[in-house]
Amino acid sequence: MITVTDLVKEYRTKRRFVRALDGVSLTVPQGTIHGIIGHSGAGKSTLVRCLAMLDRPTSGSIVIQDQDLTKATDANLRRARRRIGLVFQHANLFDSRTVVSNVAYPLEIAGEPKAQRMERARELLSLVGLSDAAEVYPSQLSGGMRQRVGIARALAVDPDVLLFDEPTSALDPRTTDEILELILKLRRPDLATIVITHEMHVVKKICDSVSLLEHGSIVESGPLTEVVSRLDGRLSQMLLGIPPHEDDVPGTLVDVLSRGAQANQPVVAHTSRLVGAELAIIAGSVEHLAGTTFSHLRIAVPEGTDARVVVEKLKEQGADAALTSELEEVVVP
Ligand SMILES: Nc1ncnc2c1ncn2[C@@H]1O[C@H](COP(=O)(O)OP(=O)(O)OP(=O)(O)O)[C@@H](O)[C@H]1O
Repeated sequence: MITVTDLVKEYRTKRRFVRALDGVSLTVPQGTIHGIIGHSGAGKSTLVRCLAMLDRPTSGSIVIQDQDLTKATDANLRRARRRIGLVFQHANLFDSRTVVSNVAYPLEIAGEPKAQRMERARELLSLVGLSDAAEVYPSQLSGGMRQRVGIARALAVDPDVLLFDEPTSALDPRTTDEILELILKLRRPDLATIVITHEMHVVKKICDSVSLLEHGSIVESGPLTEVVSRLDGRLSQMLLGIPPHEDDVPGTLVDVLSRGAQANQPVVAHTSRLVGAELAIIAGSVEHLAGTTFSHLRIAVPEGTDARVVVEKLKEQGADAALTSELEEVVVP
């Protein structure tokens, strides 16, 4: 388990003062994958650097099992860092070393004898599906393969936490899917995984829980299925948002969110019959997330029919509903 409490990071230069992290608190249990979404400038890179102890936070704590990494002295900082395996956006491999020697590098730094570290590196390469590439040089690999090497290297020191910094944003969609499958495959009961990303499909595909980082603070957080279920939630709008549609739709717009078996029921058609008016579906998105189907629809209630009654009828059937005009509009990063 990694527990981050009230993490603050301030940068002071001669000309300006920036509070890049403004009290970030977060808990990720072992065996789970937590996504952190943020716009550009939200503080993602700063959070990665502080979690990986590449940068000292100004205040706050980062506790893994029982050890507070922020209390590590400079002398035992290297040992503290070994509890977190970091995977960079671009794998950051040594081009002059073979693949296996790149993976073994953290063990070399840790003073592991050569035979042991090479054996461990080969095991990890097999785990990430790269047994055949052990003796080649990184320049001969595709972006996806380089990223696999980066993941194997992050696992070399047997970390308690695996931290991914935008792991797929430099990859094409197919390779992205392969890397996400690999992250899922690596899920272990003794490993907590954090994925920092601006890509919603990454969160949808692999995360158990998710946080939204904004101006250095976490403004919304929770299990994926829970945050998606909040019709007025920002994460719900980001992960299950309504695609763009025409502005001048006649009538009053209503948003409807249903989940599970109910997402497959004709609640809108049924409500049409109940209120005696034709309700048009303007736009919508349906997603299968963490084993549950979620449907978010936007419907138009014709003039002469009370949209608030429509909202009530939808709620009576177990869906969540609200007048679109009363929902806060969210800009998706
Ligand atoms: N070394 C530094 N010195 C001064 N200010 C910094 C430093 N690093 C980051 N900042 C500032 O902290 C804020 C957060 O930056 P950060 O790079 O963490 O955001 P980000 O979410 O990673 O953005 P992006 O996705 O664009 O990289 C920004 O205002 C940035 O200018």
